[in-house]
Amino acid sequence: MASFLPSGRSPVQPALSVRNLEKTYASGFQALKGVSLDVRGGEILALLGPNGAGKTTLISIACGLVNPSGGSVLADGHDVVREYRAARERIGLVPQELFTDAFESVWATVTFSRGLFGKPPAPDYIEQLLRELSLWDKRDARVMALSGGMKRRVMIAKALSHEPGILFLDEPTAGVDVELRRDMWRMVDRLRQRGVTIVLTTHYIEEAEEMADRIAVISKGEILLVEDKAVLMRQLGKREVLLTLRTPLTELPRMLEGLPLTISEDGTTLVYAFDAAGGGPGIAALLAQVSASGIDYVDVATRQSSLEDIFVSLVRSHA
Ligand SMILES: Nc1ncnc2c1ncn2[C@@H]1O[C@H](COP(=O)(O)OP(=O)(O)OP(=O)(O)O)[C@@H](O)[C@H]1O
Repeated sequence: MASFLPSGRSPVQPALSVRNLEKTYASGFQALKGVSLDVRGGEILALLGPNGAGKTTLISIACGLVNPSGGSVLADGHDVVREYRAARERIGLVPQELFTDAFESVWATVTFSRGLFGKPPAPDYIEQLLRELSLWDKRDARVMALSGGMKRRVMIAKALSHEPGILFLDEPTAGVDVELRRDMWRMVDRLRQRGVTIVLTTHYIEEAEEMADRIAVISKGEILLVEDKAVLMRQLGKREVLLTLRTPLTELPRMLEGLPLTISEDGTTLVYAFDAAGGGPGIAALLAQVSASGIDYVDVATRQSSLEDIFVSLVRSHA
């Protein structure tokens, strides 16, 4: 399949450039409070945030579905308000909610979607798309007769029908089964290889951990952080050493007080938490002190905090 990389984009120009974006709904609620964010060409950015953080509002503005109250969004350099058509044809959207032309066949729906963007027919491309999404066998079925998971695949096919260079996936795997989730991940990987820029919102943090190049965290209409996933996990990740005790403990021996040690609730494990960047007494010194205090342990394991732990503590500190 052809590369989707837009020919006109200079390598330094972000695929998506969000500047001081503000949205106050008619109710007076301020959903976005000056959001600025660049999404690099070809990257997968996961936009994480609790319910009501403003993720869908941001995506809806980028797709021209909601008007901003201030600021701008450029898609491949085109302003999504002033140059709506040019911007929109570069963007594919898989929305949170399923809505499709229920009476049409899968083939007709996806082909029609492409036509809406003024693109010439490309039956070979549509066929490949449907095959990749395991929809080929269903091409003649009416959309209304499909299962929820299949309908979601149709939404994805529609979003990709006009070969956009930027794809928004708004909680694409909410409520879908494991098989579809895996298919989705494979699809995203293929799109990445073709140079498609992807902005993904998800409540499944493991999904962001698995797929994203960078993570942006949004809360209450403000971006709290945008960082490479690897850097984020290195900087904010916590590591723990877990000692399984021969005899359960109820409290720490005096000589271990003041060390970053905790006893698990059932008393069977001693947990030493330290940050991945270093600090603390060091594992060898700690183990020596534990032994010197007379504590005997039968097993040692380590655990690294996940993106989920990092995310939860970030959002909590912004509450
Ligand atoms: N049309 C609207 N009128 C008034 N308030 C709205 C409107 N649409 C959204 N909001 C409010 O704006 C805030 C942000 O909503 P948004 O859907 O962007 O959040 P989200 O991060 O996508 O949340 P979720 O994870 O639940 O989908 C919420 O408090 C929501 O209630």
